[in-house]
Amino acid sequence: MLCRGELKPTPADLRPMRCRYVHNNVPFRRLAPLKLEEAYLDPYIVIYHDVMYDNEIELVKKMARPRFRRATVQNAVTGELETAHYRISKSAWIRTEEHKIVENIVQRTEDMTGLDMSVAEELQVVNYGIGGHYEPHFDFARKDEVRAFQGLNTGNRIATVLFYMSDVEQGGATVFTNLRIALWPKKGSAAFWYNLHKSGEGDFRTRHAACPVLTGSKWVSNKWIHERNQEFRRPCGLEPDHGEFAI
Ligand SMILES: O=C(O)CCC(=O)C(=O)O
Ligand SMILES: [Fe+2]
Repeated sequence: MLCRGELKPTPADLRPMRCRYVHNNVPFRRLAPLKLEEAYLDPYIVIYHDVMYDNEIELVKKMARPRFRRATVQNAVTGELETAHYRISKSAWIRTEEHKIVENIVQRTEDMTGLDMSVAEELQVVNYGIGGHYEPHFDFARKDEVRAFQGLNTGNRIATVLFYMSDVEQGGATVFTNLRIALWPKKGSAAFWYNLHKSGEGDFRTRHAACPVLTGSKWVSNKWIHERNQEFRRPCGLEPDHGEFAI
């Protein structure tokens, strides 16, 4: 139902949502503000519009194409990366230093989130063909996944920025299954949410999925930001937070 677009938010759901220009206290963004649209308030999920430009998208796609491999997931028990029937797509990683344009995208992601990008993972580019999808999951590691992100030593994935690098003719929404909302891909926009509460606990309300692509092809890229270095940007709290936003 969510994937089909049949569960529309009611006027009462939409009533408190706002769109606004934001600068997030970044001096440059006072001149070039970002377009923010609220998609959900608690947990806070926003869409930024027009934050990846067509020339950037073309370049990122060009860099990703020759590197594409069948996307993998991390086995919760062994920590090994493996293919799974519940994630059908191709993915590739692009390092920030590889191109000035990628550096610009990462700087913009910092402006959008107010978070330190030195502990973010590289840009993960993903392409879903017809039938491509990703079943409901969390982006953060659960307590029992002891080996997750071990090599990185930067803590858990505090936040996700998901860039939409194409429109999708039919299907392909990102759906939050507990919140019962669907985000429809729009080329150049990006979704941003925190995966963890301020206490560092995983926010289980952020469970989400990529619906199957029915017609066309879907391109996204993920920027996953980690916990380390964020203590002044998003201070910790003892309690799980509710609907507060750091920026
Ligand atoms: O492609 C999407 O809409 C969501 C992708 C996703 O959740 C992921 O790659 O972790
Ligand atoms: Fe995800």
